[in-house]
Amino acid sequence: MRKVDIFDTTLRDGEQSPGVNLSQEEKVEIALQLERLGVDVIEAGFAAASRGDFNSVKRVAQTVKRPKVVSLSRTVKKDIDAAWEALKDAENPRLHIFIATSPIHRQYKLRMSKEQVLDNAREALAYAKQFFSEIEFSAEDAGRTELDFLVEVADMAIKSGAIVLNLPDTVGYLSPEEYAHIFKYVSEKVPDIDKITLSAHCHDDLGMAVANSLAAIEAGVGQIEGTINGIGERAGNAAIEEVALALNTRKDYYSAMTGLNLKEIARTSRLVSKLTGMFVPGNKAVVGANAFAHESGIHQDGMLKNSTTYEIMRPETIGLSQSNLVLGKHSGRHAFRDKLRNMGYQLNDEQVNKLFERFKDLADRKKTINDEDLIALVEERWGEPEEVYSLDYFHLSYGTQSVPTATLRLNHKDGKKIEEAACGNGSIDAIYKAIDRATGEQVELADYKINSVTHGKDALGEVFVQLRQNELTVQGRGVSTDILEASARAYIDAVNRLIARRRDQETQKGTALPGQETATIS
Ligand SMILES: CC(=O)SCCNC(=O)CCNC(=O)[C@H](O)C(C)(C)COP(=O)(O)OP(=O)(O)OC[C@H]1O[C@@H](n2cnc3c(N)ncnc32)[C@H](O)[C@@H]1OP(=O)(O)O
Ligand SMILES: CC(C)C(=O)C(=O)O
Repeated sequence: MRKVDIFDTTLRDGEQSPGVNLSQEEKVEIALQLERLGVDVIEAGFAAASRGDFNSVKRVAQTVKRPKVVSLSRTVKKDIDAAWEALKDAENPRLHIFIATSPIHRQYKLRMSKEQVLDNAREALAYAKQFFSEIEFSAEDAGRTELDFLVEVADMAIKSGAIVLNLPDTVGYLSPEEYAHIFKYVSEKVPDIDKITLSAHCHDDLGMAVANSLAAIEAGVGQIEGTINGIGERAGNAAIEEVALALNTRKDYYSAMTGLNLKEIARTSRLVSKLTGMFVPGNKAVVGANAFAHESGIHQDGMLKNSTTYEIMRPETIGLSQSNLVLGKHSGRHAFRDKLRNMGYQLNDEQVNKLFERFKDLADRKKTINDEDLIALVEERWGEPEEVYSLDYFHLSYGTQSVPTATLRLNHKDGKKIEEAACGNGSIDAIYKAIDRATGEQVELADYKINSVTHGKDALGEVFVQLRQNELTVQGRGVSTDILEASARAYIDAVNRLIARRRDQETQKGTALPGQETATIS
């Protein structure tokens, strides 16, 4: 198994993401985490860019011990001087010096001929050698450079003392095959190339940064440059966590590995996201919130039977505690039962089936179902009396200029359907009057409370009511994303409890009147 070095440029190319500006303290915090992650090289910044960048590179250089610390530099003396000043205290300093080599960059940006580029780089490398024992040379926009000129550049860099040669796909233009071909071509044509380390640096403009990095590894490079979460200039850089997990998951194919402590990946990703303010999309490979989440019933069932059915890597590998079976409208009974069991509810099949129907109904209206939703659902049913009445539907007509009117239909346990309508001095009053008419119960509403049990705009609302009838007082509870529906459910729940209590009392007196509660049904 061949080891590939990881050159992390989150603090340099990553910070080139528009809108990202890390303070010195933040850079040091990320650098320390990168050290824990086990990266081989940390590019801490571009010392000549500003006083702030200089200080950050210096602080990182003074703080981290094991990884090499790098500053970027143009082939310009003042950049090299700034880099040396910032890095001279580092345990393992490295200079990363670059100049563009492609015809487009030579003509329009640098306004230099091939010879001028070569001379400029040669001179800068000779100057840098006085300070740095370790120099990486990058041929910026190597991906669009004439192959034979790239060979000349590589030869010059090696002869001038670079020990790492980076051939970046600066604008994310190449296909994996084309990128691999560049490394193979240069490797064949440049003498002494085996004495230095070849490095790949890919951008994600066409979404191929990771694929191109992996192709470069197959072509023999010894170092991969990238950033955490793939942040960076424009569409970003190769995401280090994706490269590392591809190598780890497909050892059989790549026969290469990184020295990363993979368990630190999730933590590093979270820290970089937090400090850069660059949100990680849910569907992002490896570190997105959904990378180990399963919502559909068939997948969840497979996962419960054996995780390899739908996961090619384990969340524990990157430092997460477990996969996440997310309950939603695509979930099935297996996952639902498993979730309730894990939450400590011992329910029989009939109870699970009954709850599952309510759950599906709720899931149709709510994006995600969390633990609080489930507790609310289960506890609504808990200790539930026999359901004499249940809500079939209700309709409410309401406006600031009209009298609220509720029309509703209740199902009776005997299979009858009872439809009623009533006006009230408010929506809930109208609903409750219509329920009174449908059930024929004479009750007094002694208390009404409303609570939000979950969070967000689609939170579940919970309504408690207390009904009084003669000497009997009962509570009822209803839960729904719609507060009027929760109110109706709570009231009907209380009526069912009232009927059950009355029957219990009669049973105790030995004078049960079976079916008494249905006497009012027309
Ligand atoms: C592919 C990459 O990611 S490369 C790194 C990109 N990162 C950055 O640019 C961030 C830091 N940069 C900066 O802070 C500034 O650009 C500085 C301090 C480096 C330079 O600032 P300025 O002197 O104001 O120049 P400016 O940025 O406008 O233009 C860049 C100059 O560098 C030249 N240049 C670019 N690359 C090189 C190079 N490798 N060697 C020599 N000169 C170079 C350009 O041709 C241009 O020169 P010109 O002024 O003669 O036309
Ligand atoms: C400086 C070089 C390595 C770079 O960032 C690029 O080419 O994208």
